Amino acid sequence: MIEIKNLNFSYSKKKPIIKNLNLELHGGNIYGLLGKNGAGKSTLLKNIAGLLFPKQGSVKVFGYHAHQRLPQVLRETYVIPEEFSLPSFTINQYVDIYSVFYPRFSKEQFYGSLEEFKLDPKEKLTALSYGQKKKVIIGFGLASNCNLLLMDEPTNGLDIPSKSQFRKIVASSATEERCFIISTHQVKDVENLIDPIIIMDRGEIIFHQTFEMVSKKLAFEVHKELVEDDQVVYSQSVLGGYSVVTENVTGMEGSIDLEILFNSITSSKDKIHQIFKQ
Ligand SMILES: Nc1ncnc2c1ncn2[C@@H]1O[C@H](COP(=O)(O)OP(=O)(O)OP(=O)(O)O)[C@@H](O)[C@H]1O
Repeated sequence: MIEIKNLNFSYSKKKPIIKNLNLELHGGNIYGLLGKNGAGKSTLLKNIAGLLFPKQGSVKVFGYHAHQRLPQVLRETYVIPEEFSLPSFTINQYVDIYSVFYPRFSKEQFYGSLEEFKLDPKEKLTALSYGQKKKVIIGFGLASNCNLLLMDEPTNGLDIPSKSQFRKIVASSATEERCFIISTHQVKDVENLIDPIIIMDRGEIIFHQTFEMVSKKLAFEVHKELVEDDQVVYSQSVLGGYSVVTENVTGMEGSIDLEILFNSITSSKDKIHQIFKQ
């Protein structure tokens, strides 16, 4: 669905932001895109959406160059941006006006999400809080039934109950055809939702694996004492001891702590690569 080849992007000549990035993404997946502040996640999403153009290399979506912004691509692509402004319409008016751009838009699905999020469709968009507006956009994006849904920090601004409602409606909207990309720092919000996981660091993809592969290759344990062992890839102190990541030599697949995985990859990239190479 998405084919990125040797993508180079910079906002100014002096500072390259995305460096020679190659990536293939397919339908039937909810990709989690993680990375530190400034890693280039939003820039990558904008290149995929055709909102920014590659300086070198190519970004193809559904077989077409994203920067061409062809109607057949745009009607299958929905972006939930981190920052947005909405017109002074009621939710009902908004959906009537904008849903026509998406051939498989389901009003039933949209109003179902509104109900889940406890929003009144007669409300004016400009009278909603940031989190409420975000819920409208999330509901709209899912109901668009676009095959490509790009979400930049979708859970920012959502209250605690809404985060589990978000997971529920995203999971129930996923199909074998649809490709969702969720860029986020809120790993707890997307736990048990995203798979595979992609980690960006300074404009490069440094990790791209399924959860199945991660649990085959790595073991996550909590120890009371600090473990000094060659097997230890990464450890960090946590409440009650140390969270430790080791190479999984037993073949038993255990649970994954996404936050610890992220920290271990960003701080011990070479060790992790070595393990995944074998
Ligand atoms: N419009 C812009 N003009 C110039 N530089 C920009 C612009 N937008 C982003 N950048 C720079 O590009 C780099 C990547 O930014 P980007 O927003 O893609 O990162 P990110 O991984 O999404 O970060 P965050 O997690 O903080 O949202 C940063 O160094 C940022 O300063």
